[in-house]
Amino acid sequence: MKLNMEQNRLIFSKPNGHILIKGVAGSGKTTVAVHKIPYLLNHYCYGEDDKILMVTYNRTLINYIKYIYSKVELEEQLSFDELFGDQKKKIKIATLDQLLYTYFKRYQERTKFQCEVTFDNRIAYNTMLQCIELLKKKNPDVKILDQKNMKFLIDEIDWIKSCHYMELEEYQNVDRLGRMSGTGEGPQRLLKNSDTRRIIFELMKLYDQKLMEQKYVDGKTMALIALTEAKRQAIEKFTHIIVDESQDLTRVQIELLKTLYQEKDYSSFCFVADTAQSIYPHSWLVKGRSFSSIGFNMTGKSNSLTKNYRTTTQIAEAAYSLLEKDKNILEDENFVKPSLIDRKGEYPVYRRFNDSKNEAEYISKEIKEKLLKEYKANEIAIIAKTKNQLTYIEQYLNQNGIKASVIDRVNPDFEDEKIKLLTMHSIKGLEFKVVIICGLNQNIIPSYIQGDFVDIEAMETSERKLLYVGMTRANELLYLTSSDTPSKFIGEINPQYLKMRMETKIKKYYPVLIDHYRYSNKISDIYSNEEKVRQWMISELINTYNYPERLIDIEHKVYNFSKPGFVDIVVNIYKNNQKVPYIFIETKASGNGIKDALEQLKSYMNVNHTCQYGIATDGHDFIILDKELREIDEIPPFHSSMLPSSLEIYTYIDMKHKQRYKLTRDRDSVQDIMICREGENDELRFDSLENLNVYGEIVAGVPKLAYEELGGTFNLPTEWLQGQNECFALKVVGDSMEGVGIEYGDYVIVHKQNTANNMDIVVATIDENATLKKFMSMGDYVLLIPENSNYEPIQMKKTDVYINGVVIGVLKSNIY
Ligand SMILES: Nc1ncnc2c1ncn2[C@@H]1O[C@H](COP(=O)(O)OP(=O)(O)OP(=O)(O)O)[C@@H](O)[C@H]1O
Repeated sequence: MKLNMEQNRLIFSKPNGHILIKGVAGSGKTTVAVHKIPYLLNHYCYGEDDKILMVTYNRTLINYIKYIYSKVELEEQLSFDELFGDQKKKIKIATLDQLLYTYFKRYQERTKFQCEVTFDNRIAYNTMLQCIELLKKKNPDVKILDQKNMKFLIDEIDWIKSCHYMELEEYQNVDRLGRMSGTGEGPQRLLKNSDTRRIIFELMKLYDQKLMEQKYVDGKTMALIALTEAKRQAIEKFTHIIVDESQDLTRVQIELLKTLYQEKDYSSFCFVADTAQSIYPHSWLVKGRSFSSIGFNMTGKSNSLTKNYRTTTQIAEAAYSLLEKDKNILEDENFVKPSLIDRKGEYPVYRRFNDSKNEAEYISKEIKEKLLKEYKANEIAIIAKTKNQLTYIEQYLNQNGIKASVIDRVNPDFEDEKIKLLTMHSIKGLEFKVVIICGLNQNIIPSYIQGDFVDIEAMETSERKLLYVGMTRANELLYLTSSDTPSKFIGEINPQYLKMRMETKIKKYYPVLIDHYRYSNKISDIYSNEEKVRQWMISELINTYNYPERLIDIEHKVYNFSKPGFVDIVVNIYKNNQKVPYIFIETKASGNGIKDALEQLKSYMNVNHTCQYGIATDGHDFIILDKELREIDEIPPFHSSMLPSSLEIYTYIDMKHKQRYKLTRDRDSVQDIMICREGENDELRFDSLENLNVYGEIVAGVPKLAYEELGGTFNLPTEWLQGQNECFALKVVGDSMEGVGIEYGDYVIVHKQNTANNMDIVVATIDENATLKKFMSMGDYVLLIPENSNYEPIQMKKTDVYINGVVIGVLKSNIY
C-alpha cells in the first residue's frame, strides 16, 4: 500500500509542538499516526529519557494498529517487536483507561485507599435513588429530584466529572456544550446560576460520598483521582504523544495526557480526530469548543485528510447522506467535508423484518449461502446498538452452525475463524470487509435518555454519528437491517444509495409523491398502500433498470382458464416488431408479505408464453422468478434491442441506370448509411453524400398539394443525383404508379427541372395540386399517364401544367 503525498508529509514532518490531524472516516488518520512512531524514534528521540506514547481509545484498537502497521512498507520501518513486543523501551502504546488505572492503582497503594472502581449500573442506580430521596426531604420543591430523571442525573453527574468542574461556581456558569445546548424550549432548560444546578452539584457530592461508604468509586471519579495522582508525580513522561480518536476524549483524559507530556524543542503532541465520529456525549472537543479551551492554539497547525480509502464510493455515499441531514455536524468548525475516491462497489443493502427471528434468519442465510463462499469468517462483522441484540444473533448463528462470537473487549481475538459481533461503540476505529448492522429500529437508534431536561437534538446528533461510524467500517459490503419499525435514520439515508439485495439493483422501498404517480388514469385507489408499492416498483423499472415509460403498463389483462385477471405491472418489449409482455410484477401493500402475490404471479406467468420474468414484492421482501418459475437474482435492464428495431432498410432504384441497391441506415444516426448492390454484401464507397429534404405528401393518384415538408432528410450519394442542391425527396401516398414499382409509402427522388422528356416520370402541379405521372408531350397538350389501370390518363393544356421535376430514383422502405 502506498501512502499519498499528504499522508507522507504528515508522517515525515519535523515535530513542532502540537498539531491536529483531522479527516474523514477511513482517510488514513490512524495509519499516519502509527507511522509517525518510527520516524520520531529514529530522528527525534535524542535524549536518554525521550519516549513516545501512542494512545488509543480502547483495547481493540491496539490490535488494529498492529494490523495497519503491517500494511505499509516504509524505509524507516521498525520491526514488529521493536514496536509492539516486550523489548520496546521507548515506545508505549496504551489505552486511556490503562493509563488512568495505573495512576489510580498507585494512589490506592500510596494512600491505602480502600475503594474499588465499580461499573455496575445497579449499584449506581440504587445509590442515586437513595441520594435523591435524601435531598428531596430538604428540597421538596425542586422538580429535578425525581426518580424519572434518574438516568439523566447519573449522566449529568458523569458529565460534570468528565469536564473536571470541581467547583459549584464553575458548573453554575458553564455553557453546557454538547449536551443541552441551552437553546431548548420550555421551562426545563438548566439555567445558569440556578437552584437546579446547585442541587445537581450537591447530589453529585452526596452520591460520591454514599458510593465511598460502600467502598466504591465510579469510573469518572477514578479518572479524577488518577489525574490528581499523575499531577502529583508522573511515573514516566513522553517527548512525543500521539492521540488517536481524540474527538472522544474527556477533559480529564486530555489533562492527564498533558501532564505526561515532556515539552522540549523537538517534542510533539499530535491529536488525530474526526468530529463526525464523536460518539460519546461526554467528550470535550465538541462543536463550539475549540482546542484553545485545552491550551492549544491550532491556528496554522491543523491538517485535513479528505479521501476515504476504506469503503467503496457507494458505501461512502450512503453514509455521508446520513450525516448531511444534520446541521450540527456540518456546522462544526472541525468537520471535514469528504471527497470520494473512485472505488466502485455495491450499494449497501437494507432489509426490513417484522421480528428479530426473521432478521436473524435472513442474516444467517445470507452468511451461510453467500458471504462465507467469498469471505473468511473473521472478515465479517455484525454490529448492533445493544449487547442484548448481539447475544440474540450470536445464539441464533451458533445454533445454525455458524461460528460467531461477541468480541471480548479486554482481550479481543481478531484472528480466530469466527464471525465477530461488536457493539457500535466498540467497532469504532476498526474495519471489516463485510459489515452487517442489525436491529436498526425505532427506539433503539436514536434512543434518548428519558426526562424533562434532555436535549433530544444533541443526543440525536450523537446517535447519528454512531450509525455513521458503523457504516464506515465496511471495506466492501454493508448490510443494514431492522426487526421492527425502522429507525428514522434509515429514512434519512438517500434511498438511491440503498438497495434490497446485494445481487439485485432494486433500491430499497421509498414513497413516490402522489403527484408523480404514473398511469394514474388507470389507478382505482390512488391512496391505497398497495399503490405506493406499485409506484415505487414502476419508478425503479424506469430509473434503475432504464425501461422507457411507454413499455410499462399497469392492470394488464390476462386470461387464466377464461377468467380474466389483471397483472399489477407489465413490462413489454418488442419481438419481431410485435409488442409482447416480458416482465410481470405483482405488488402487495407494504409489509403484507408476498405469499399471495407470488401465487398470483405464478398463475399469470403460466398462461403467458412471452413473459420471461416475474417479480412479487411488498416493498420489504421480493422474489424474482424466471420463465420456469425458478427463483433468480436479477431481471435484465432495458436494452435497445427491446424496442422495435431502429434499423431502416431501403431498396433504392436508380431509374436511369436501372440499378437496384440496398441502403441501410440507423434511425438514431441517419447520417450513417451503408449501401450495397442488391443481392451483394460488399459495401460500396462513395466520395460524397448529398443531404435531401423530404417532402410529402404526393398523391400518386388524384392530384394533391405537394411540398409539405415532412422534416426528415435522406443522405444519398452525390453521383446518383444530377448536380448538387437540385434534388429532393417526396413521400408517395397514392397507388397510380404501381405499374412502374412506385408504391404507397415509397419516396421518389426528384430532380428539380421545368422540362421533361417523353416517358419521364414527373411531379407535375395542376391547380396547385401535385401529382406523379408519366409525361407525354403532344403539341400544345401534355398527357399525364398513370401506371395503374384503375386510373385514366389526364390530358391538359401545356400552359395549365407546371413541371416541378423528374423522378430519377425510388426509395422503397422495408422496415424490420
Ligand atoms: N494512501 C492509502 N492508500 C490505500 N489505502 C489506504 C491509504 N491510507 C489508508 N489506507 C487504508 O484505509 C483504511 C483506513 O485507514 P485508517 O484506519 O488509518 O483510517 P482512519 O482515518 O483512522 O479511519 P477512522 O477514523 O474511520 O477510524 C485502512 O485499511 C488503510 O490501510
